[in-house]
Amino acid sequence: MSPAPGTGAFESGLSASTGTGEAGERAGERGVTSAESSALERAAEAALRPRRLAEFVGQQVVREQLSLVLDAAAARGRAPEHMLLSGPPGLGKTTLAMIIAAELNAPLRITSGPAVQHAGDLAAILSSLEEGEVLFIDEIHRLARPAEEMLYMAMEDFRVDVVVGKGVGATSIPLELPPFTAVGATTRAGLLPSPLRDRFGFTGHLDYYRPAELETVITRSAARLEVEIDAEAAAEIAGRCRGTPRIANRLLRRVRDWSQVRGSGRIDLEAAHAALAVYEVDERGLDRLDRAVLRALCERFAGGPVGLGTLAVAVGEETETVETMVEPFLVREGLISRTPRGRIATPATWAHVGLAAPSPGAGTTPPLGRF
Ligand SMILES: Nc1ncnc2c1ncn2[C@@H]1O[C@H](COP(=O)(O)OP(=O)(O)OP(=O)(O)O)[C@@H](O)[C@H]1O
Ligand SMILES: [Mg+2]
Repeated sequence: MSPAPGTGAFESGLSASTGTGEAGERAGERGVTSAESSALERAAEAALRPRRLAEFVGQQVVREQLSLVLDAAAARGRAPEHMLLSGPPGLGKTTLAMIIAAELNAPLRITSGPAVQHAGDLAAILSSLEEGEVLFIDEIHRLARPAEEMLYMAMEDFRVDVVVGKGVGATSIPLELPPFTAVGATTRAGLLPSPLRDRFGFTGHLDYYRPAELETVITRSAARLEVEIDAEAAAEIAGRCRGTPRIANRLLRRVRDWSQVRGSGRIDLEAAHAALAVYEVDERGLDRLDRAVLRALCERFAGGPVGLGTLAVAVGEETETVETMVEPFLVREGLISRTPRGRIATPATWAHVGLAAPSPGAGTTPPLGRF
C-alpha cells in the first residue's frame, strides 16, 4: 500500500510501504487505529497551517504573482481567474488554496480528482456553488475524463450541460453557473491535458524551500505549539526536513515530544539531536529507508547500474514507493543517479554510506532491468 502523497518514507520512521508512518506506529502502541492516527496527524497539521498570505513563508515569486491577481480582482469587484498550483507534496498547495479563499473572504468548497468519478458528481458540486465561491480541486490530474470535459465549459462559460435520461430519450439541460474561481492542485502538472491547463489564468509552481525559510516555518509553528525553541535547534531541524514545510512541522512535533518527555520542555540543540537520532533522521535529512536504498546500491550492486525493481526488492519495498517516495529526494541531493541502464551511485553516495567506491572497471554488476 503506498503512503498518501507527502507522507514519504522519511517522515514515518517506518518504511513508507507500511503506509502508516510513525503516527500509525505510535497509534498501534496506544490502541488508536491508524485511520484515527492519520486524522490526528491531519488535525495537528491543520493547526499549524498559515491562514493569510502574509503568514505564508517563502515562495516569493508565486506570492507576488498571486497577490497581484487577488488585488486586481478585488479592485474590479470580480471573482479572480481560475488558478492552478503545482509542486511536490507538502510544499503548500492546499495551504495556498485555503489562503486564496480567506483573502477573498469567499466560501471554500473542497473536493479532489479521485472523489469526482462521474460528470454528475461534478455537476452536483458546480450547481450548488455560491457566487464568488472558491472550488478547490486537489489532485486535479486524477479527474475522470467526462468530469474533466464538463469542467472545461464550466470554467470557460460558467455553464454546464447536464444530460438527463439515457439513450434516445436523453436530453441535455443547460445549467447557468454563478461566477466562481476554481483552484486546482497537482503534484503531476505534466499529466494535465492542455485544454484543462489552458483554462487556468494563473499557474503557480511551488518549489522546495531554503533552510532559512524553513527555520521561519519552524519558529512560527513552535510559537503556535507554545513551545520554546532555540534558533540553533530550529536551524538543525530546518537542515534535515528535505526542503519541505510539512516535514519540518512533523519533525518539530517529534522533537517537541522528546523534549517534553525526556528533556527540559524547551527545544534546544541537544533535544533536536536526540529526537532526530530516535527517528533515525541523519544530518542531511535521510531516514532509515533512504539509507537502506543507498547501502543496497553500494554493497549489493557495487554502485550499479541496477534496475529500480531489483533495488526495491533488495530493500523489501514496493517499486512505486522507492520511485516516488525515496528517489526524488536522493536524486535532488545527488545521492543517486537515474540512467537508462539503471540506478547508479555517485561519489557522494559512497561518501554518505562511508564506503570506498570500487576502482573503475572493478567487478560491477551487469545492468538489471525493471521487473
Ligand atoms: N509557505 C508555508 N509557510 C508555512 N507553512 C507552510 C507553508 N507551506 C506549507 N506549510 C505547512 O506544511 C503543511 C503541508 O502543506 P500543504 O498541505 O499545503 O501541502 P500540499 O502541497 O498541499 O501537499 P500535498 O501535495 O501532499 O497535498 C501545512 O499544514 C502547513 O502547515
Ligand atoms: Mg494538499
